[in-house]
Amino acid sequence: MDHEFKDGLCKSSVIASCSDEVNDKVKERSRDQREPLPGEPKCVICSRYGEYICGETDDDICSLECKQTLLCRVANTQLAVSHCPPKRLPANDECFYVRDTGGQSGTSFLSDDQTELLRRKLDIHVKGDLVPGPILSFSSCNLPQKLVQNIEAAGYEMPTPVQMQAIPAALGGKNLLVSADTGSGKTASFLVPIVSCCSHFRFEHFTDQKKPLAMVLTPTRELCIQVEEQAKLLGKGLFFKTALVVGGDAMARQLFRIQQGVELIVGTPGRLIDLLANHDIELEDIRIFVLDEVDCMLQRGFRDQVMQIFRALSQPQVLLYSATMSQDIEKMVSSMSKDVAVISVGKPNRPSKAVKQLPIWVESKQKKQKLFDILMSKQHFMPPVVVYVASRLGADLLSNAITVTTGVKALSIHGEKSMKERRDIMKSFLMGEVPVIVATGVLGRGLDLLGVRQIIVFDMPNSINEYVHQVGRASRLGEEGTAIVFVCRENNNLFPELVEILRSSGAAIPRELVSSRYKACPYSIGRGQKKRKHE
Ligand SMILES: Nc1ncnc2c1ncn2[C@@H]1O[C@H](COP(=O)(O)OP(=O)(O)OP(=O)(O)O)[C@@H](O)[C@H]1O
Repeated sequence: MDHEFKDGLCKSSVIASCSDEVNDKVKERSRDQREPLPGEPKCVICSRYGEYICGETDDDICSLECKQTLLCRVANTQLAVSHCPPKRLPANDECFYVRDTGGQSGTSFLSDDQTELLRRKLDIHVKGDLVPGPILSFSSCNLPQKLVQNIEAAGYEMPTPVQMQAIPAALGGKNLLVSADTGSGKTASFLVPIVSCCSHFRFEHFTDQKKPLAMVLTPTRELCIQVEEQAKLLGKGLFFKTALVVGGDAMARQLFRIQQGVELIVGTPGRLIDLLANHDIELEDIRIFVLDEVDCMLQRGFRDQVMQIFRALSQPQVLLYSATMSQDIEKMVSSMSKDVAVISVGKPNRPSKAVKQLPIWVESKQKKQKLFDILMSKQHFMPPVVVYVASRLGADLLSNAITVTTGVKALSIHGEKSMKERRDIMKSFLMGEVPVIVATGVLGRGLDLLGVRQIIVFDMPNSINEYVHQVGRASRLGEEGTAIVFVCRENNNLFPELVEILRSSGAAIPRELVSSRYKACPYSIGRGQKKRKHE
């Protein structure tokens, strides 16, 4: 007979040898457990040595932590499937999801066929087991009442398709890899579950010592600021505080804020590593870990830092997001978690259909003049406009040249400017005081540039995925926008992918792009395509 422990765990019979101490302290954390030897049981949650059997489910489990995760998942599945009223779950398992049966919220329980139909209609694709069906309203998944009010106050009447599918899946404890168009509402689809989970947890486990419960990493300071602002709006009036951890702001202040007790940390990997290396920050309670722009975050440059941070955490739920996915991303993600459900809305790696792409063939030397012509044309200039260039120096020079030559006020924004300068410039741009911003890739991803409906790609970026993100800045939630794109022979290594994208969007294709004269040799890197270091 297996030995009973007081925590509802039994020593696994496979390994309960006579020499085992019955009173061994049960392992608290998954990270305290060793890897299994061949033939030994594996934990159903984290695949470490399954030293114990969960009393409630009979599954092999490595620690109390994974037992709680297991019970949370089982409870979520049962609740979602049987639509029972919410039950008290074991301590620590507050991140649960209950799909309501209609009535109050006006939504109805969907059969499998209805779920399939709805997913097909909304172009939602799901890979993975036990992913709950889409929700039709924010009020149908047992969110705190105050959070539902905050969502309404933000003007979100209906969830967008990615929110319909990703919110219930994340609330159900699933690890997710999510892709959906630029501007389709991905940010709220991870923030709503975070706010809900954190505030439930704090409500149930009131303590003075508040260690962070969730972490969101993004590649740029601007994006972190935006995500944190949105998180604050959604968490207003709840047990929910945030800390922003980005370069350029005083570290002492960021540290102080975390020490005061926060639920969510939003940061860039570099600054977070600095903070962790020099200060004692307790991350063991982090239960949700989000990588926004995951394809960028797992590329060389960020990957080691991201993985270093991830390893400091204790088996959190992972939520990974982007509008673009690279081929090896699923493989890389599997090194973070074995059990990841994949959700995609529409086709990944395609620019938002709402943005009209206007590619123009312009030789390098004529690009400046062409830009000035556009900015001086009443017909073609639709401020506010973001112009994307390849380098910091290029951004400074071009913004000066625009102001001097056209009389249109332009400022540059890039990674070399201080945080304060970047904030001030963004503010005057968004307030309408500056109609043109010349930016490097720091403004290319994730930013919600309210009011921007025109972007000009002056220098094609290094990869087609970055192009998709830049073009995406011209539209939010399907509103129409325009992307004027300068292409020249130096970009010829991108021509095949660009032509495919333009063709699938129904855009006109300059004949030079398909001419054999400008065909790229497979390994050539055009002059304008040198690896950029200085964004
Ligand atoms: N349900 C909703 N109803 C109305 N507006 C929404 C809803 N969800 C999000 N929004 C708004 O839509 C805009 C785009 O959302 P968001 O920035 O999250 O897009 P995204 O998918 O993350 O884009 P990107 O890939 O460019 O980062 C934001 O202004 C956001 O406030």
